[in-house]
Amino acid sequence: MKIRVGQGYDVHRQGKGEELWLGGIKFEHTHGLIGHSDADVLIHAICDAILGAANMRDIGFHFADTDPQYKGIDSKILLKDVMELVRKEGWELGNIDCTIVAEKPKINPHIPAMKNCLADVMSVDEDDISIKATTSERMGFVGREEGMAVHAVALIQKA
Ligand SMILES: Nc1ccn([C@@H]2O[C@H](COP(=O)(O)O)[C@@H](O)[C@H]2O)c(=O)n1
Ligand SMILES: C[C@@]1(CO)OP(=O)(O)OP(=O)(O)OC[C@H]1O
Repeated sequence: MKIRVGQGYDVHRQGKGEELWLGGIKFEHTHGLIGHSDADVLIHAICDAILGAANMRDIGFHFADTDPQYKGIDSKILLKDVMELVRKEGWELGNIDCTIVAEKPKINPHIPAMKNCLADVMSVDEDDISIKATTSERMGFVGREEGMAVHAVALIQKA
């Protein structure tokens, strides 16, 4: 049995009136995230952690942020594609653990819905997906609500 660990990190800028998508779920919040895609920063960090674990580059390598076909794309589609890419190489997910760094809104009430959505998209057990949140204690770009960041780690395995 081969086991690999990967790490992912992503940041997106916040903007007034933008949609806020996190973990495949749409949040009601005054300031959403800006990106070439739907800017789901949680899904992007998860994609990078899984691709990194498989030593298969990163999300921007597979889905260029200059390619018009990804303009406004639902990041759940990208995550599904990433799972397909690594499964083709014989990898299966062990577990993922993520930390959302956001000053607002409160993430905790939405964690069960995000886990349920991601488990469905990735075809894995909800129990293998952990999502946590922290503020930046009002410091730095997150603290000023200029952006949100996500750290993720993924463990994958193959026979
Ligand atoms: N956007 C957020 C940030 C934090 N939480 C939860 O609150 C706890 C306390 O936050 P600190 O930044 O003071 O550590 C944190 O442990 C999370 O449970 C949240 O739900 N949404
Ligand atoms: C998701 C992609 C898709 O073009 O674009 P963005 O939404 O800009 O996100 P980012 O994490 O900056 O780059 C990765 C790209 O693959």
